[in-house]
Amino acid sequence: MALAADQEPTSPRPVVEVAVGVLINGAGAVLLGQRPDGKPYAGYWEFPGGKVEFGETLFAALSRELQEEIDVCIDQAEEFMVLEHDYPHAYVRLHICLVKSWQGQPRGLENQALGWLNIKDIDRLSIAGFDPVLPATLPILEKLKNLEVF
Ligand SMILES: Nc1nc2c([nH]c(=O)n2[C@@H]2O[C@H](COP(=O)(O)OP(=O)(O)OP(=O)(O)O)[C@@H](O)[C@H]2O)c(=O)[nH]1
Ligand SMILES: [Mg+2]
Repeated sequence: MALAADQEPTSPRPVVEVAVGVLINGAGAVLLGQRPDGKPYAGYWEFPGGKVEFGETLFAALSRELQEEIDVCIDQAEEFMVLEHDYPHAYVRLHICLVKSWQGQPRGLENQALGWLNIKDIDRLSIAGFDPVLPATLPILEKLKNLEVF
């Protein structure tokens, strides 16, 4: 039996693969950036990173995005977690990597503010000046609370 138009199964939304980098410094702080004007969720804090391009490895995408956004060249990256989130503008799959070694001093190449958040202050985001944070970035911060950095 044919389905009525309003019962048709909806086609799955395309998944946008995203490479996200959590830079951790020697003081146990992680680098956040504020999304620039013109992007969805402008003004929200996030970890640097962006969409994986066709044919690119995760590491290549992460290296490129961090070079483009914060002007650093990463030496290594280790997988930390993968999570998916359904935004109104896109269904995203975030591949989050920890980065403990890089060359250069991070600076916002897209006119975005950058800031270091000590892992000890993750429960005080507002006081620390990192409010609001992207919805799908919150579970990353939650998991970072349990990280043994040193
Ligand atoms: N970079 C980054 N993206 C995140 C995080 N959390 C999160 O939900 N996203 C989502 O991942 C998606 C892609 O990230 P993006 O907007 O940085 O992509 P991009 O740098 O390639 O931007 P562009 O398309 O303007 O070139 C966005 O829908 C964004 O909302 C995060 O912590 N970091
Ligand atoms: Mg980006």
